[in-house]
Amino acid sequence: MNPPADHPEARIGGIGVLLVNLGTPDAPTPAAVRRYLAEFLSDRRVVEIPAIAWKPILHGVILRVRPAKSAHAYAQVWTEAGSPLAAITAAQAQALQARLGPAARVDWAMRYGRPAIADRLAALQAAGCDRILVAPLYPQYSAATTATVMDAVGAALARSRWHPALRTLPPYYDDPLYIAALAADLTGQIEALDFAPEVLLLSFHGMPRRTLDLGDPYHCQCRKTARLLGEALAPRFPDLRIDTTFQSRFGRAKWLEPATDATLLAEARAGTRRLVVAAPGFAADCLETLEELALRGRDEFLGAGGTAFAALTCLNTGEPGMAMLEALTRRELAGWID
Ligand SMILES: C=CC1=C(C)c2cc3[nH]c(cc4nc(cc5[nH]c(cc1n2)c(C)c5CCC(=O)O)C(CCC(=O)O)=C4C)c(C)c3C=C
Ligand SMILES: [Fe+2]
Ligand SMILES: [Fe+2]
Repeated sequence: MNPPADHPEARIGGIGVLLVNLGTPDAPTPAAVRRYLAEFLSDRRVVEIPAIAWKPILHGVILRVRPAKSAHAYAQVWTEAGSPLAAITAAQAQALQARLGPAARVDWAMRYGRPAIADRLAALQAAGCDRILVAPLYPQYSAATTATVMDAVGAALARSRWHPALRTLPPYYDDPLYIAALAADLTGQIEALDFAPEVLLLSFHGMPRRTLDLGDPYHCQCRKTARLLGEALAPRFPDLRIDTTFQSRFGRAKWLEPATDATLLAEARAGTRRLVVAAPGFAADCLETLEELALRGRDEFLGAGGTAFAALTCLNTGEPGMAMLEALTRRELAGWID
């Protein structure tokens, strides 16, 4: 992404910012989804089962069955600009570039699929960036997400002679800037609804329960985000009951609980009629929010007796989220830019 063209005298390059999110297929087709899942699910940090046991399952079962099912899900949310996750991440990079101006060059990459981290790091260096802030857009740290970004950066550096100086954006799960951005964004969305929800579910992406037992901080960071966000929303919505759930269960192992889908059914069956769900752990809307929550979640809740449902959007490129990202970024760039 080029700095604004109206600063011809400014030193462009120099400082780079690389926004990174998880990754997504190139197309909503079984072949493209298979390529993406093969890369993603071969990562030893994502599936922590010994390779000798996992490879036959991955290649013999999962990559034969899941691509068609997932491609159907992707097709339901695909946009003219491509996969929502890629399109929104690109738009976030463009918006951050406009906010930072010529002080830094902003680019974006996907951990799995394209644009690849190694390619965009090389592009930033080719553009003259010798100091780069790598910003994994995960508010809550997990080995399966945040750490894998730095694995990819490390792998790229291992092949390179001339390294840039690097900084990384820390997890921001309890940062007042993040909590305030979420509170402002969700308040605006809830106030704009044509119904008054009884329940707000804060749905985070799940992880195998075992990762918590092994010391991954992800679960605790999700819980803290939810507590702080609940405290921030309570004065404005004193009658709203706020609950935390975990979505997107994958595989046979026990995952973090309570599960979002089971909770949607349980709420409706227990008499809750009006419910909204938000996904504060996702920086951008993606398959997991647009298909799993907004489409399937709606069907689950309304099918079990609910009468009003809304899936709220992620921070995406809205003002609260971009102001937060600019502030978080500027803080990490201190001493590099003024
Ligand atoms: C926000 C943090 C995320 C964590 C933690 C996470 C862990 C995790 N995910 C899987 C398996 C899958 N995740 C998939 C999609 C997906 N996951 C995240 C984020 C986190 N995952 C995002 C943003 C997305 C959406 C990608 C998109 O293209 O929009 C998928 C692929 C979709 C599907 O086939 O259902 C899988 C598979 C595991 C196993 C895991 C923890 C170990
Ligand atoms: Fe995931
Ligand atoms: Fe999912």
